[in-house]
Amino acid sequence: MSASTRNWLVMNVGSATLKVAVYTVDGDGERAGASHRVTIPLGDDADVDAALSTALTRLPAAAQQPQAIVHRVVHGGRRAGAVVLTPAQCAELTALAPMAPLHQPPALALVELAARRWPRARQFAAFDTSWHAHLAPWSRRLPLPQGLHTAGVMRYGFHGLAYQSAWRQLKAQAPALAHRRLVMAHLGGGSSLCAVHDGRSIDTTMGLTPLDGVPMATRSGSLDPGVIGYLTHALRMPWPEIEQVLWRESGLKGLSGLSGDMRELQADPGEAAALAREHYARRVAQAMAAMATSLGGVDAIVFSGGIGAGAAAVRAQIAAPLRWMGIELDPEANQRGGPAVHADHATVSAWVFHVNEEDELLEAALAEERA
Ligand SMILES: Nc1ncnc2c1ncn2[C@@H]1O[C@H](COP(=O)(O)OP(=O)(O)O)[C@@H](O)[C@H]1O
Ligand SMILES: CC(=O)OP(=O)(O)O
Ligand SMILES: [Mg+2]
Repeated sequence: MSASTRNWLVMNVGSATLKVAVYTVDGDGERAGASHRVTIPLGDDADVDAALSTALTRLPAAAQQPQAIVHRVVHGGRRAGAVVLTPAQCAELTALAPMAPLHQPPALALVELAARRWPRARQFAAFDTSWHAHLAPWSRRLPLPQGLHTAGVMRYGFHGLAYQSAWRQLKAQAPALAHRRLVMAHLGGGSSLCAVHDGRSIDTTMGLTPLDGVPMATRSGSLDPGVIGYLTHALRMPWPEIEQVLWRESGLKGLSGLSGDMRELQADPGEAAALAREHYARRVAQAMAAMATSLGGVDAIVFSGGIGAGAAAVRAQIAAPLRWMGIELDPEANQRGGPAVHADHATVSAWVFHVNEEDELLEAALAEERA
């Protein structure tokens, strides 16, 4: 290892998992050698301290001595790219935590943990929100009074690092197609869809927070806003209890009464699991049609995330009611997991990619370092 070679540690805390990766970067700021990545499932308590310790035991020794670290911080407000984590930046990102209560606190806890473990390492953050910098103005605006928009109550959108990774992989497979009209569906612990034209997000299902849009593992997704008032005033539920219900006890978990893990719902032969699977697939299918409408048509759809890339049966269930849109999967290709999964005669192609958000985090931080 030359004097200027550095170990970079990348941390990606999602709602269901902590992913940690280690890279070697040479003196020119280019990746050198292989990278290593581990995924640690997070329990309900999201104990990132324990998860990080476990991750470090499973990574090469280089991970114990990083010279630089980049964190996935889900909410970056309107920040366009990665930032160096100064105390002032950390304070600003902490102020955004109420807009991402499952993600921002554990990510910022990891920043503090890392600062204590590796006080000499430079720390960066990159954001899920940056990908959505070019949302159409009508999508950016929530249908609320202008004063609230001015106060920052607007659509930000999330899963940007995942969309960037899937888009990069589509571009490698089908360069011209990647610039056309795409509906991307990132379906994991959190799930969202994105309307993309010429590699730019113009609309997406998540909003001010990653609670909006389709139902998720434990999050409700979009809901009649009147439900909140009813829970508050008629059922006298205090806000922390409502927040707990909306973020942690709804979605697949609430629908099934069993689990928020799609793998468990797929293995369960009962009616409650079947209802949860159907509700989820229908809402995702509806959102695909909505995103296609935002684009005025669609040339390809893209699945990613733990469910989107891992569950052929869920992809089939989502695609089934969308034949009228020209979407049809090839059952064998879909079972194999792609990357191309459309039937020969489908007019809209369909793709499956395993995203690597860690590569995107590193790229964003290296770009910031060069700037
Ligand atoms: N093969 C699979 N089939 C169905 N669901 C899966 C599969 N693999 C992972 N999942 C689901 O995806 C979720 C994890 O998705 P992922 O995108 O990796 O995590 P995160 O949302 O934390 O980033 C888990 O909640 C799990 O239920
Ligand atoms: C933003 C979000 O919901 O992320 P994840 O799916 O990784 O929890
Ligand atoms: Mg994720």
